[in-house]
Amino acid sequence: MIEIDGSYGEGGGQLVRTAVALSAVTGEEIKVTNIRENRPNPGLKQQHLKALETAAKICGARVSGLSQGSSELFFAPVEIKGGKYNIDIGTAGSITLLLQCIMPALPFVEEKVELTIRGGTDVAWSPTIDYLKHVTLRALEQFGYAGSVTLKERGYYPRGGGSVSAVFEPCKLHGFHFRKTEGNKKTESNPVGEGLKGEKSMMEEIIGVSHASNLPAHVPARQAESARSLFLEAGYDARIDVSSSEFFSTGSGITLWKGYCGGSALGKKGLPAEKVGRQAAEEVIKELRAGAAVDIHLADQLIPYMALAGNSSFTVRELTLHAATNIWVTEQFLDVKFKIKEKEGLFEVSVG
Ligand SMILES: Nc1ncnc2c1ncn2[C@@H]1O[C@H](COP(=O)(O)OP(=O)(O)OP(=O)(O)O)[C@@H](O)[C@H]1O
Repeated sequence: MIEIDGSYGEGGGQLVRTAVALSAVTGEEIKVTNIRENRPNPGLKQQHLKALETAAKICGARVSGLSQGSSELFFAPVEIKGGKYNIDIGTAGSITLLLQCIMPALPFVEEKVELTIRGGTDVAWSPTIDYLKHVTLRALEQFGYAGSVTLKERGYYPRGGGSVSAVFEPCKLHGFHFRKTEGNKKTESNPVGEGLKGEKSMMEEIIGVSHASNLPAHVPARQAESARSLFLEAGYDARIDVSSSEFFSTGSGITLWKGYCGGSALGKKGLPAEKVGRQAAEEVIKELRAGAAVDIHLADQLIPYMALAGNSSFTVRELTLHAATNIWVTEQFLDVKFKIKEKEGLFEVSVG
């Protein structure tokens, strides 16, 4: 049995999710102690419980400690089973974080896994559904990972009620080295902002989605417009879709991405739509200017997959505590050692 100190490093929900996912992959029983000890509201919360319950269901695992506020979890997987699963997280618990808890195990299932999940699609402190689809899953494809998500309805805080279907196929992972992609930044020698090879490629455009539900149509339009004008000022072209809907919950948000660098922001009562758009655009510009291959969030998310795939690396502008913690947890399960090198103002993270 592997014992994991849940208060290590960042000591958040992600540490528990990665430990459970890698327990499912390796078949090792785990005990996680001191869960979220340093958080203001320690122990397991509703959204963590739903993710862990789902992992337990897919692995036919024996579990104990699955209750609100629990600081200790025991998880003993039996076998990862494919098939169809219907999950209702309730309220606006993050759908993407639930998936984070099971996705590393899904390449190793014998049959495909199909999930229908209800919950939050665009909620704070988690990847938005568009980020998962267009940044995380596109990056994982490079390892040979086979997964797709389809958004049916957005779910915003606090009512949630969003709906997503996700399909994961068994697959064999292989290593990949993420390197900086040159962009469509307009420069003197490249006045139309073309890609390096002189072609405008989808990969190199800043793309985005600005959305709202039960709010006036000018809200997502203004979010998109302010992001677009900030990009223009910074010398980048952007194509941002605008959508206005009437879903179960009310809210707005925007997700922008280019290659493996993304940024997002959510609307809030009293927060002008222009600020929302600018906030997301600023995040992307910061990442692009740093010249790293992946953004700081994708960096922590890639860690378990890199260890499973082997022979992989990326560069990132900052190594967050989330990333360092994920490296530590991953090394507890797999016979790998990550290397971190500082190079030209960036961090290069690699695994053999
Ligand atoms: N804006 C964002 N874009 C993309 N990914 C994000 C964003 N914000 C957070 N994430 C990702 O969401 C995950 C959050 O992990 P974290 O441990 O904080 O989760 P948590 O369950 O909310 O835990 P806790 O409640 O203990 O903080 C990380 O993988 C992080 O990279």
